[in-house]
Amino acid sequence: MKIVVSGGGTGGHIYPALALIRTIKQKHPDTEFLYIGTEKGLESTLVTRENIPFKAIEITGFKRSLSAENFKTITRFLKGVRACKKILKDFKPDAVIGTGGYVCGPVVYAAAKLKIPSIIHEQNSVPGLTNKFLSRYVNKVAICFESARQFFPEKKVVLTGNPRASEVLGKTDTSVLKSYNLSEGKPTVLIFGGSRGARPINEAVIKTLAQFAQKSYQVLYVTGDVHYENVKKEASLIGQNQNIAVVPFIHNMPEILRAVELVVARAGATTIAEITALGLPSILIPSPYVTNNHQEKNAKSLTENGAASMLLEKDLTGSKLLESIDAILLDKNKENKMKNAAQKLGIPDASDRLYNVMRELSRTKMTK
Ligand SMILES: CC(=O)N[C@H]1[C@@H](OP(=O)(O)OP(=O)(O)OC[C@H]2O[C@@H](n3ccc(=O)[nH]c3=O)[C@H](O)[C@@H]2O)O[C@H](CO)[C@@H](O)[C@@H]1O
Repeated sequence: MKIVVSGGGTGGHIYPALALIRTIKQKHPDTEFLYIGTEKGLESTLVTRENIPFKAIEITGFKRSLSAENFKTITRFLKGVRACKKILKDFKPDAVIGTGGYVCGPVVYAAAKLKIPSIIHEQNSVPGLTNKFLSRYVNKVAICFESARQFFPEKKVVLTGNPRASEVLGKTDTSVLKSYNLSEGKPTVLIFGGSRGARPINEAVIKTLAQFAQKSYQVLYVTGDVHYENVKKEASLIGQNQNIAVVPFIHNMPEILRAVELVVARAGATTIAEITALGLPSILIPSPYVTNNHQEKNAKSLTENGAASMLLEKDLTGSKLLESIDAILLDKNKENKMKNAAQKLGIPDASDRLYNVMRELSRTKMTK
């Protein structure tokens, strides 16, 4: 079997693609993969470090408002479609799957035009422009939230969940915390701002560092690659703190998530799929800078069920953050309730569900 995968820009689109690739590899070790992304997106590093063949195309996203830039984007899109058609004709995949980000546009569109079975995977409760556009051409639309169904052609939609939910499951081993000089036996809160880090979260955490030193829990704090040097500088002014580890990025997130008690994060859809699969309590700080404020909607799907608490960025301060963490980690009863509520929302067999959609489709003759 030959599969083309495309998903780009940020970890939230790339990690589900990598998780699906791993599932297919386990079931069919002889499957050949080709990942199509851009050189600029995180995928160029995350995919190549997994030794998956990678081809880059040049493409930019559409702006929602009419602008001269959009005309250039259309030209680039058409050029991208031509480049993708050539790649697809050479590779001859049995199916093509796009997991989001604008790079999927020309890849999946070209596949549909060549009558290659195609799927898009939408992680969010509210889809982005690229997936809405592509849903007209693909065979199947895999979604993760029931509320996303309304945005797509009804008969194409399948609720699969996010394959990253299946990938994070496994045996808990708290000794992974030792590699960050944290103790094995202490409750741990993991703080990160999505796959690229978030300045407002960093600012709030920096203000809280001194207080974390006194706590009965410890903190694993991920700044995001681009923010690391700045945060390190500011943190060093505050001094050494045994109770907190500061790192730029975590590559073994599934192991880390299994070893912590609480997550403070943006409300990216893939992060949400991971924490619900594991039944992890969380404090979600949705990014207000995303299309249709979709992270707040993602977060609400948890808060409305008692699985998470939400802190809006406009209300975020160091003391609010500390208060919210204490309210959960210093109250076992509340922590357990949130755990159970989170677990109920998870879709742990998402990888198999998405794999089945792909398998059935690649056997089907195209009828369009
Ligand atoms: C600003 C923006 O547009 N964000 C979008 C992007 O977010 P973003 O890329 O931040 O996505 P998510 O929060 O959904 O996922 C982040 C992924 O990166 C992993 N991770 C994170 C930090 C780290 O150090 N190591 C690591 O492995 C997480 O475990 C997770 O698998 O895609 C999501 C999924 O479509 C959307 O819901 C978000 O709104």
